[in-house]
Amino acid sequence: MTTNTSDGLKAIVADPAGAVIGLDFDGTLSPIVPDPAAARIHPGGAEVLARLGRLVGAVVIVTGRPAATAVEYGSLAGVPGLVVLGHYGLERWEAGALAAPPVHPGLDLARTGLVPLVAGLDGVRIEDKERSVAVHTRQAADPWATLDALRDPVAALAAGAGLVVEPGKFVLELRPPGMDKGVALNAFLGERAARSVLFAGDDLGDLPAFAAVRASGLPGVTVFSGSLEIEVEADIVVDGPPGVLEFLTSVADAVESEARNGAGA
Ligand SMILES: O=P(O)(O)OC[C@H]1O[C@H](O[C@H]2O[C@H](CO)[C@@H](O)[C@H](O)[C@H]2O)[C@H](O)[C@@H](O)[C@@H]1O
Repeated sequence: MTTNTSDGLKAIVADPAGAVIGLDFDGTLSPIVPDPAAARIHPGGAEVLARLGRLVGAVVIVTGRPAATAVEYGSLAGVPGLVVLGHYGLERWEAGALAAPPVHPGLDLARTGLVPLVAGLDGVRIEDKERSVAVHTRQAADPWATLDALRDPVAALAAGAGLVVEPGKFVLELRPPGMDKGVALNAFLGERAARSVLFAGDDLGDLPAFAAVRASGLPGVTVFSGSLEIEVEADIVVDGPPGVLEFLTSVADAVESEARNGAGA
């Protein structure tokens, strides 16, 4: 079941207590940068999320990062009511506490198996996230060709380790199966008895969350944080993290304006 964009936005503005605002981190709140460890939220982002956190039912970040990394890189610890679902939903951070399953037993094999696969590949970086491991080609001389050359061997390594491959912007992640951003978002909507939903994302890993918005039957909005690297279908397209934050600010403005007008009516 689908609803149209304006139904989604109207529902969020008219009944903000029933709204869930879901957000990806890298490429959506945080600009893409060459070094994954140097990523930080766009200036003013934490303040926009704090404002929204006071206005809507819930703000939830659903990210491929470890949840604690997103909280740190986003300076998000003070956002009221914030929930961060890390590792595509395997981990949950809330009010400073982290809940996470045991590390998948295939991770050791993936970690050691990646080393010979990338040996001699200039500019290729391994990012060890404890519960998953990612290989990045953004800093290679030919990032696309290097990514393509790694696809089959990384897929074979993941299969042998009982893991799945999550492709993204110049990255292949080896991570545990059975969870994705759609499963995570859908469960969160049920937990909060959401009456409307918005999700903003920028990459392939966000597509299941977009699908979950559409399948939820709720008034919903999908927002694509646009870049030159990938095209994704969504209800609204904005220009990267600055565009996402501008859009979220306009949602917060509309919610506050409606509350004022309603109170005065
Ligand atoms: O679900 P997300 O919050 O979008 O996280 C997805 C992956 O994002 C990071 O990689 C991406 O951003 C990097 C920093 O800007 C960039 O260098 C890289 O090319 C992108 O793929 C992160 O490093 C991964 O661990 C996340 O899973």
